[in-house]
Amino acid sequence: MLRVDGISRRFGDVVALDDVSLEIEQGEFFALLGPSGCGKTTLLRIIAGFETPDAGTVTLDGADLLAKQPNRRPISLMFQSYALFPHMTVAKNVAYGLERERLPRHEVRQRVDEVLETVGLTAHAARRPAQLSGGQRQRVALARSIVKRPRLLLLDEPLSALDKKVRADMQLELKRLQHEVGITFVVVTHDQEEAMSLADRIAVFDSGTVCQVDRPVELYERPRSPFVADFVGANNLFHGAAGGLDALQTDDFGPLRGTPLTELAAGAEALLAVRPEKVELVEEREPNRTPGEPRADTRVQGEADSTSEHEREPNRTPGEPRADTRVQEADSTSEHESAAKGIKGMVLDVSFYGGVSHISVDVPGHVKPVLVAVQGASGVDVGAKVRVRWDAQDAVIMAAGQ
Ligand SMILES: Nc1ncnc2c1ncn2[C@@H]1O[C@H](COP(=O)(O)OP(=O)(O)OP(=O)(O)O)[C@@H](O)[C@H]1O
Repeated sequence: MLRVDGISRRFGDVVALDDVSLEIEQGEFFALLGPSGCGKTTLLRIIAGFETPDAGTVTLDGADLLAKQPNRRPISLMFQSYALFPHMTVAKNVAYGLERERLPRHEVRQRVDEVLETVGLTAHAARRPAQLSGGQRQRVALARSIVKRPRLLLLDEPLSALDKKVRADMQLELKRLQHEVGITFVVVTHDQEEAMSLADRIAVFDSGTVCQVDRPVELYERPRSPFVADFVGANNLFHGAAGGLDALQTDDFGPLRGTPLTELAAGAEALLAVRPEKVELVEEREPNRTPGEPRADTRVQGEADSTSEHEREPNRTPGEPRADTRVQEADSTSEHESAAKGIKGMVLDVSFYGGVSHISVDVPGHVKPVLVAVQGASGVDVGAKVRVRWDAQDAVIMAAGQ
């Protein structure tokens, strides 16, 4: 097991890592995910031995790694710009590290043959890097990293130089390879889709700290902080106050349904996050209105009931219980209904991506349009009056400002 414990590193005023602790299991495919500058490369370099931390320890199966020189660590590091020797053949490039260790010739040849087969490059062994595609060069770099049989392979943005299609192929390839060789892989990436498709577990970094460590599905479905909810995949975020009916109380839309991740004090500042694919889009039918005629209800907003509730009690903060229980009973039913009916809005844009369509819905009172994802093509038109709604179990409510 790789254990990172209390690692901190500053560069002048910049705190690149602030008391970071992680445990990575033997044979695990682990991703360090975060926006540019959050400290993930610095951590990778500390593990590899190219950077020294100000505080903390790093151990591999209980043995201290920090005391060892980089070349004495059972670790390979594959950089973003995997420099291959241009004048050497693929086989020579892969053999280079083993030859430097002065391994017997026959062993070098056997191991190179094995590893070239693993990465599917046996037929290209005699070519030079310039005669290979980007994806193939990537495989050579991988072969070079694993031929030395490290216990740990560190990969810094390994696929970022590849185009989208090759990248998708290589993601599959990397996963298969990791499974086959059984080496612990730690990959650094800022691409959340890549991290989710590759890794068994992901650590999400923000400004030098680890926000959440989880398996991809948990990270996606149960983000524990607003940062993770926003960074990992698209999310619709609503601000308000915790309280009542497993809902977020909002000024603009009344109660919005969701599932609190932790117990939140009524009235506490909170955030609701709902994924685009969990949002249902319902077209509003206006059978009695001829086109161009003004609507009876011009208040294109949240529910009428919840708005009137705010009008009635202007001094009540959202989530605070009402004085009149009779009103409360009546209102809680209407809150139930209004939350179930959803929010009114207007379709701003419909984008078709092949397998899915993304529909942006302008919701008065909400700064960002609500994003809805549907399978295949969508029949809804730009300008259509719609409602957006979701089930309580499909939205999470978390404390704001974490
Ligand atoms: N040698 C250095 N000297 C000064 N500042 C540094 C040094 N290395 C890193 N930093 C700073 O530390 C912070 C973390 O950098 P790091 O490279 O670890 O981030 P990152 O998450 O890997 O970003 P990216 O995805 O852009 O590579 C950044 O603010 C960076 O500018």
